[in-house]
Amino acid sequence: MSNTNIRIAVQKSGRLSDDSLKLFKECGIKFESGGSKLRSISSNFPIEFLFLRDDDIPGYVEDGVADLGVIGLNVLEENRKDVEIVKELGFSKCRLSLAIPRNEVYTDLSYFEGKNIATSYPNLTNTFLTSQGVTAHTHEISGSVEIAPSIGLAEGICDIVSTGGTLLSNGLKEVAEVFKSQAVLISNKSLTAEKRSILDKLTFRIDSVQRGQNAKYVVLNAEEKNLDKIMALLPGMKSPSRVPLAEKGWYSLHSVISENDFWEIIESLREAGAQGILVLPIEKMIL
Ligand SMILES: Nc1ncnc2c1ncn2[C@@H]1O[C@H](COP(=O)(O)OP(=O)(O)OP(=O)(O)O)[C@@H](O)[C@H]1O
Ligand SMILES: O=P(O)(O)OC[C@H]1O[C@H](OP(=O)(O)OP(=O)(O)O)[C@H](O)[C@@H]1O
Ligand SMILES: [Mg+2]
Repeated sequence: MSNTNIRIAVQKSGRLSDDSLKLFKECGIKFESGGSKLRSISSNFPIEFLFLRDDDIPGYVEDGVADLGVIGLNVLEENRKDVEIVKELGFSKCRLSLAIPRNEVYTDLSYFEGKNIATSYPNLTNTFLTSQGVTAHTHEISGSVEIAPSIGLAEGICDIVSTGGTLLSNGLKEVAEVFKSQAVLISNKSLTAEKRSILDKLTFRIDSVQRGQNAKYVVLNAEEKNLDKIMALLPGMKSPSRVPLAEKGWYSLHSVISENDFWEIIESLREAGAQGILVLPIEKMIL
């Protein structure tokens, strides 16, 4: 058997790291993490983890120092590295937004014409403003961007927003969204055939975990006279399973419902006469 490992760079500590580690663990990959260890080889999957600052990850993947990486789309697009985006990972969702002091009157993007904007994302900010016909001056700073207007460094900022709590506590208001982001899995563009086949195995596992996260397993009881109506509401992976109960004229139905449609379907099921509805999480879903 070959002893080739695929090498993946993940953030050592920060907003991406916990969910990245959780995802690979849910994929059944065993490895050590935490503490001062910056490299770790899995004991049951051909993968080596490198724990790095997130800013360095796209460059390492472009150069082939790492084969794969987990990175925020915002950092990837800001740095414009030549790598392949393998898939969206659905965590670390946030947006890059323009914000100004709360008591300023904002009309539209022309507000920023000729103004100074503090940001860690000058490329994304300038590309957006230019596309909107606005010319502003970006002032690049590497962190604590929200402080800039109150210390006279800039009139506005362009920074990451999630709940909006940081803007609020620094007397700012969000006025325009520049870029939507989430964590993505990236890959070097010239993987060997052997590494590509390891990547295929990895994405197969990630897909199964993600499908499970986006679905619920539903079990319910239905009287025979309501069966057709209820079964029409249940999609299932092929079609719902139907098992007769000990009580004559009653059935147990088993099915899988997408997280997005969940509440709407549950309400319709109750209206159609479904009883004893159980909803269970799905760990993995393999098609
Ligand atoms: N508040 C947030 N909510 C959700 N996702 C976020 C949030 N803040 C940042 N992110 C996402 O997580 C990524 C990493 O954010 P983090 O704040 O950990 O970066 P950092 O301080 O530059 O880390 P490092 O020390 O590795 O350089 C961001 O590029 C963004 O994609
Ligand atoms: O809208 P909110 O939910 O308040 O999140 C936004 C904040 O989160 C990030 O900083 P983080 O807390 O990761 O600290 P950092 O300065 O170390 O990046 C980002 O830079 C914002 O400051
Ligand atoms: Mg960083």
